[in-house]
Amino acid sequence: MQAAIHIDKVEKRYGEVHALKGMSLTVERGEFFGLLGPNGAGKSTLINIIAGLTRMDSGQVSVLGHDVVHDYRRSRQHLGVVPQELVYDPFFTVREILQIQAGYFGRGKQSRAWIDSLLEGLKLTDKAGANMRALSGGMKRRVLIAQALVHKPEVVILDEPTAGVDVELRSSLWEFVKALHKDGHTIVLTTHYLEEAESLCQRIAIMNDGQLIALDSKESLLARGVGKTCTVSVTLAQPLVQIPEALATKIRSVDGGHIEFILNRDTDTIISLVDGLRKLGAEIVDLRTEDADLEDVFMELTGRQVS
Ligand SMILES: Nc1ncnc2c1ncn2[C@@H]1O[C@H](COP(=O)(O)OP(=O)(O)OP(=O)(O)O)[C@@H](O)[C@H]1O
Repeated sequence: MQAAIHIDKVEKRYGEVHALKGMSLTVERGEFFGLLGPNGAGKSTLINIIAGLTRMDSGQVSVLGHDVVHDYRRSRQHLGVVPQELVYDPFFTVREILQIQAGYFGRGKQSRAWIDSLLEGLKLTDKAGANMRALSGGMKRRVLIAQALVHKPEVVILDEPTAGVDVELRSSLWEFVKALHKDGHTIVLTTHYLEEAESLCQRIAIMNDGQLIALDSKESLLARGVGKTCTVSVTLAQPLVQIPEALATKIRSVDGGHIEFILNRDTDTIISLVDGLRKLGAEIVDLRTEDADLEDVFMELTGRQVS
């Protein structure tokens, strides 16, 4: 079976900036795939190369077996990309924009019913006649999603689709995307919201500095973090006056009497932490432990916060 997206040894430089350093990756058909990485990791460059918007210096990329350079039209026919930036033509209505886009892909009148169902699925029906410039940011984002899907592509890439979208809208967008996935579409998602990737994606690739630094199932990635660290939040009756070196090295954050410790599961125990605090005369009023989430795994792998 053809892979949904096959990326092989892709190199890209912008002058001095080496944006992609021999990037290789395969997304299988039907996957819900997460592509994560800090700002500047190269995610958008990679997506633009897959969409045929940016030229790679060397390497090879195909969508459902169609080379994105030599067989651009067919690869593009199978691909829908929701861009990160809100780029739109302010003079058209929502329905006009979707009809024009359908026309680009050789789908004229027969796309009317599909456009109606996209509008309905994205809760845009009552905005169909509205001018793009009159819509809120969240609504514009929904139109971009509809625009990317108007030619019924099998593979859908969403680049930060929920950036700047409020929580309520975000969850209805996810319901829509989940339904697409259930219908058999391959979904590739880039996001800064790790909890979204954690709850939606089956496999996750983590990029840093133009390279792939991890590619695994969500469970295995989480297990890597869980195996090494856990977070312990302690609330003390009084803030500590002085913290000895041995404890200070384990601290993630201090906010008055509330301290977060990161413990290494191989060498630290919660009991020894509690003992250490008691020896300092601290009265513990609350203690919570948390397993590592993707954010911890990400920090461990890249040494950086996500945004
Ligand atoms: N058109 C361009 N000209 C010059 N440099 C660029 C261009 N586009 C991207 N870059 C640089 O290439 C690197 C990768 O950028 P890219 O936008 O692909 O990263 P990203 O992972 O998508 O980041 P973000 O999460 O901020 O979108 C960065 O150092 C960026 O500054």
